[in-house]
Amino acid sequence: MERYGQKLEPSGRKRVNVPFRGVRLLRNPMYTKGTAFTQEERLALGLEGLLPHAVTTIDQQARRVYASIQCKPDPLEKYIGLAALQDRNEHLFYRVLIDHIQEFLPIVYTPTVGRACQEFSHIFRRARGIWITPEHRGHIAEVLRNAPFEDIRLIVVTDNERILGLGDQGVGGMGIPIGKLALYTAAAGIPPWQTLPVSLDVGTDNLDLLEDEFYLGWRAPRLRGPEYDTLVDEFVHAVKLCFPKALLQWEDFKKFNAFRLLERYRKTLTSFNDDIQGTAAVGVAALIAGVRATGIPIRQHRILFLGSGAAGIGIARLMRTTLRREGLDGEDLTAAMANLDVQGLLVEDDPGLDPLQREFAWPVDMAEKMGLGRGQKRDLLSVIRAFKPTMLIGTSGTAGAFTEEAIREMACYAERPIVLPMSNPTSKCEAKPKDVLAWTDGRALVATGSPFDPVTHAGREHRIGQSNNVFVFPGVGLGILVAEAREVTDGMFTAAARQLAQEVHADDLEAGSLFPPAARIREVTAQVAAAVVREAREAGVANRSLEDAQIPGAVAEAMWNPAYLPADPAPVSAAEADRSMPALV
Ligand SMILES: NC(=O)C1=CN([C@@H]2O[C@H](COP(=O)(O)OP(=O)(O)OC[C@H]3O[C@@H](n4cnc5c(N)ncnc54)[C@H](OP(=O)(O)O)[C@@H]3O)[C@@H](O)[C@H]2O)C=CC1
Ligand SMILES: CC(=O)C(=O)O
Ligand SMILES: [Mg+2]
Repeated sequence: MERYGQKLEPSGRKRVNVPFRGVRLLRNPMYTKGTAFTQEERLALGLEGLLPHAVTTIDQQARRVYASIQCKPDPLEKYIGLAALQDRNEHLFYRVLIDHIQEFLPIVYTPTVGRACQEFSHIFRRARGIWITPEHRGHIAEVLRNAPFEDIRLIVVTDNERILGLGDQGVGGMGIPIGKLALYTAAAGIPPWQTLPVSLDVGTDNLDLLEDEFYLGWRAPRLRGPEYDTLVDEFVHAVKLCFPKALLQWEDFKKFNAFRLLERYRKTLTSFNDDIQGTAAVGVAALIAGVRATGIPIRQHRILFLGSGAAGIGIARLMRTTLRREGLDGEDLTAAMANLDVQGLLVEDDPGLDPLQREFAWPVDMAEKMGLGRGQKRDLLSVIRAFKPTMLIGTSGTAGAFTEEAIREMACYAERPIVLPMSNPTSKCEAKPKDVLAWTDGRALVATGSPFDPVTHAGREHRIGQSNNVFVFPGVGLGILVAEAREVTDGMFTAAARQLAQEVHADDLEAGSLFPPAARIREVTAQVAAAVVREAREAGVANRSLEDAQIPGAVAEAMWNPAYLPADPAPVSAAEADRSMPALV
């Protein structure tokens, strides 16, 4: 493992020590500048004759690369183009991504990343991150030490079983940790050499993948039970050993493993589950911003959930905390939220409820009073008719689950219905924004998990906010690293939600959006991070105690900006030189 050679001069200027020469340097994605190496650097670093004569700036390179990616007609081709750029030159990749974040978010993230995961074994070019398979049991720490850099601060790990709403994607799930970490760097400025995507490739139950001749993963049914647990346990201990300063984000695990692993390790490893906790903050932020848009105080909202999995239960829990803080409790608190899953409204008389569903099930008498007793219909439409929600949240992974009848019914009671079809990718979205706006005469406030173009209804343009944890996890992660927090608390997600809601400006609300535009993500993330640093201090989990006035500076200083630094030759060891060659197909 290597340490990236960035150094600070006494003047405060940064330079970089380059431990490679010649072709090896040009092919090292973290150190190369391509045609931006100056003539002096070319001489000092053994690059003479290896580059065309002209010396360009990163801005010129970025414009050239942007033009070549922009003209690709298919989003997956753009994804492949950007991934190839990332593999060639990380500074340039992040320059282009940051400069065009609104345009490329749907490429490196949902929806296109979903397609890239599905096509992973067919479009594979070059490996990135670490794959852990059952054959690594007993020496997972050794495998982690093969990571390209040693000072890892941020790990995103998946076991690939619930990739967006696309289910088990086996080895292809790696696209998600790679995409999330690219956003950690683009939005939060976490240096790329401090990030590590990990796939726990424990097999797949996706028969199409198992039968695909090109499938690149561990070709076996999923490891389950004690064998799975033992592997995860060894992985967690190896992370603590190899990367003691790292924050770990659990991503896209299936419901029960998601909750189990979060609870099992949250006190022993600085970690959180993005689908449960990050998503929760997004839902609560929409509620808080929604108060300004609807004029209805928090405690008077009635919130309806369709889908009670990792995301739905996660949001419901943080909502309950939020409503409790507003003074609601007992029956009033229970009656403020209603949760549906595949079987319909969750009610305590259902013997098939799992413990997570039971946590939000209505008491039988409450359901009966609402005309939703045993034997009566408990589907979405019936529940909307009885419950009269002001806010509807979809995390069912089911396209079209918000039907016209259901949305029209909601619009009979709510002047400004808040409708969040949060399921990803776009093909799994519960309703299309243009339909929701048409069915509500343009009154709905719609925010979707995947991005949608603005909708014009009755001559008025509505901006569709993106209700996605991308507005939360980068800021939470950055805040935790800046505060050197020992533990990730639920309070941090409440703090993130409140801050995110504050970042929604009057003109966003005026345009019909409950979220800021993605173009502002870096500035929003810095504010969310600052709120998390404050919360870490208040909760007593920060190893680095910062006064309020110091926090914005500390956050800004921690955010890496992809600019080339002057390069100095550093001694090259033969072993390091060998390692600098990127893994080829
Ligand atoms: N916008 C964002 O930031 C985020 C969005 N998501 C999206 O949310 C979706 C769900 O994720 P997650 O909660 O982790 O997945 P889970 O599988 O844990 O939960 C989905 C739940 O919805 C239930 N369900 C399926 N179909 C219906 C239906 N027609 N009506 C009601 N309930 C239904 C499922 O039941 P069963 O298991 O029995 O099928 C399951 O309980 C995904 O599409 C994901 O991409 C997730 C995290 C963040
Ligand atoms: C956004 C996200 O984390 C998901 O859809 O799983
Ligand atoms: Mg996810």
